[in-house]
Amino acid sequence: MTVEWILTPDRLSAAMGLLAAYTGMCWGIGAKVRKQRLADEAQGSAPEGKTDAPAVLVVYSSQTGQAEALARATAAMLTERGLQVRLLAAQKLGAELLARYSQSLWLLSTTGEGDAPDQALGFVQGLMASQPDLQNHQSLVLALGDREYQQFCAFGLQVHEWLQACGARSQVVCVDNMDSQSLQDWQGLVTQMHQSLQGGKAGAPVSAPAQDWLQTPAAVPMVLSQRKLLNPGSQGGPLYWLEWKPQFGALPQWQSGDLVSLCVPADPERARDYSIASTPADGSLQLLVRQSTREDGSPGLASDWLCRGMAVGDVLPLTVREHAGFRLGENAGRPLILVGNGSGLAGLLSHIRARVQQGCGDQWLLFGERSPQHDALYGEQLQTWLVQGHLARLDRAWSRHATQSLYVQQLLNREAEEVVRWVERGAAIYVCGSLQGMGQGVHLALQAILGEAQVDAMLASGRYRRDVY
Ligand SMILES: Cc1cc2nc3c(=O)[nH]c(=O)nc-3n(C[C@H](O)[C@H](O)[C@H](O)COP(=O)(O)O)c2cc1C
Repeated sequence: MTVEWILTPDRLSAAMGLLAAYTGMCWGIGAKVRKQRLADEAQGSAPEGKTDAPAVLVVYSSQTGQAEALARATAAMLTERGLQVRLLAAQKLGAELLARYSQSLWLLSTTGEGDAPDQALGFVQGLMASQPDLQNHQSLVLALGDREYQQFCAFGLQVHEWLQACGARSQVVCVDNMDSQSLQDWQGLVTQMHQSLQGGKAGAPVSAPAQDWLQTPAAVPMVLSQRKLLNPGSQGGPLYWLEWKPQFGALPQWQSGDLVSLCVPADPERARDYSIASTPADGSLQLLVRQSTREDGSPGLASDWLCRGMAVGDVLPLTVREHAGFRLGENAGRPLILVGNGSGLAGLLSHIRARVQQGCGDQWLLFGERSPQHDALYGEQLQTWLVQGHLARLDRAWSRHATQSLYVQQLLNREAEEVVRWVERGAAIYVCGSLQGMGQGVHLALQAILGEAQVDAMLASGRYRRDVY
C-alpha cells in the first residue's frame, strides 16, 4: 500500500496535534510526576506516605526506561492518594522486605530474546530462585513487551508465575508496545486495588478517572533542520544524520544516553525509539537513522519517513525519554570502554561529546562498520578527538575490508589484555548497536575476556550497560 502525503499547513498542524496527543499518552510521564519523583529507597528506609496508611510495594525492572517511568507514575499516584508506597528496582528487593508487604505491584519489561532487563540479573538469580511464602499476598504485574518478539512479555509472565508458585494471588496485564488499552486495564486494576485498600475508610479520596495518571503530554514539536547521508556508496542501508531544533522556545533537556521516541504519520499507532547522538550543549538534537528495508523489500515505515518522506523544515513531535539504564550515572567518573556498530554510534557519540565537554578524555572507542571507503562514520571528528586527547584510543573494525575483515567482537578479543587492564583500572563498558551479531558477540567476547562472573556482576551493578536493538 502506498500512502500519499500532501502536507498543507492545516494537515500538518492537525497531524502534529494528533501525534503529540498520542505520543503524550504513550510516553508522557512528565514534569508533574518527575517533580514528585520518589527516590529509589534503599531496603531499610521508610516508605513515602502516612505511617498508618495501607502499604504497597512497587517493584520495577526496565531496560530502556518505560517500565521505570510507569512504576514512578503509579507510585506517585498511590502516594498522592494516601497510601504508603515503597518504590524500588527489582535488584534491590530482598525476601524479608517482600514478606513485610501484603500488596505488591510489579512493572517489568522483557529484553533480548525473552530475557529479563540487565539489572534484574541479581533478582533472577537470587530472590526469584527461591520460594518465599507469599500466602495472603496480592500482586499485580504489568508485563511490558512487544508481540513482534517470539517470547512476548516473557519476563513479566515468569515473575507472575513465580509469585503464584509462592502462594500469592497474582494478576498480570501484558502490554504490546505500550498499547493504550492494556495501560488502561492496568490503571483500572491499580485503582481497584487502591479502592479495596482504602475500603470504607472515612475521608478516602474519590478516585480520579482511571486513565489520567499516566497521561502528561511531553512531546515537543521539533523542526528537521538538516539531514545528511553519512555513507554514500555503502553496501549497507543508507545511514542518515538528522538534526532537529525546537519549533518554539528552548531545546528540551536530556542527558547523554537518552532516547527520543516518535511516531510517524504513516504509522501513528507505533512509537519508535532512537538513541540521541548529541547533548543539549551541542545546540541541537541529533539522530543517526538507518533507512531500513523489510524482508519483503518494502521500506521500513518510520525510517523511510525520517530519511526520505520528511523534508528539511518539516515538523514532527519528539519525546525525549530518560534512559537511566544507559546514562553515565554512577559511571561518570570512570574510564569508559565504548563498543558498538552502525547506527549504534549515536548512543556512544552522546557520551563521548558529554565527556569532551567536561574535559575528560579517559575513553576508548571500539567501533565496527562495513568498509573504510564508505562507512567511516565521523571519521575526521573521531580522529580529531584522538589527536586532541579527548579519546584515549580509537579502534575500528571493518567487516568488508578487502584484506582484514574484522568484527568489533573480534577486535575486543584481539585487545583482550588491554580490556582487562582498563577494567582493572575501574572502566565501565557501554555497548550500543545491533543486538543480533554485535551485541551478542560482544557479550560472549567480554565473558571470554573477563569471565562470566565478572560480566554478570558488572551488568547487575550498572558498570556494563547496553543499548542494543
Ligand atoms: C533489544 C530489545 C529486545 C526486546 N525483546 C523483547 C522480547 O523478547 N519480548 C517482548 O515481549 N518484548 C521485547 N522487547 C520489547 C520491550 O519489552 C518493550 O519495548 C518494552 O516496552 C520496553 O520497556 P523498558 O523501556 O522498561 O525496558 C524488546 C525490546 C528491545 C529494544
